[in-house]
Amino acid sequence: MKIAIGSDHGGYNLKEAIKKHLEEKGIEYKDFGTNSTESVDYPEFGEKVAQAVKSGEFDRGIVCCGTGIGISISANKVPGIRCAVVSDTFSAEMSRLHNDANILALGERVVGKGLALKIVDVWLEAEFEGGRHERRVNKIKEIEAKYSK
Ligand SMILES: O=C[C@H](O)[C@H](O)[C@H](O)COP(=O)(O)O
Repeated sequence: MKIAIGSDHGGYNLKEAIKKHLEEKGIEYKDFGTNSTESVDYPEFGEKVAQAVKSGEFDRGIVCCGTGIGISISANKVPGIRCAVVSDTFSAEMSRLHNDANILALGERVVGKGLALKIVDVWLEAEFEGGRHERRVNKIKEIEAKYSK
């Protein structure tokens, strides 16, 4: 599995911790920045990771900002992206099982490092269940197509 990862300054330290965690697990990733805690604008990095996932070069994405909210909103503007902001392991699993989320957003100012890494593990392992959930995800895609004209 190849992961695209990115953050703003508010999520930089969590991004670095997640990178180390992925390395320890032998999971391939590419870091789309930012590269320090110097103040930047999260939409730039949300879009970069979303584009990388949409292109098909990466299987999934992980984005971090202060709350996870701004960068997830940004990523979700890219057609085909289903980015879920998650602060607990149950939601992390369900975002995959039911929503087929292809990007995970985390808030460094919201969750501690230990919980964040557990969320990453759960999210990476869970697979979309399909079935009735596929019908609903297809309806999300229809909404997207309707407003992309
Ligand atoms: O949703 C937005 C994120 O939480 C940002 O990381 C946050 O707004 C950045 O705030 P500041 O510029 O005060 O560090």
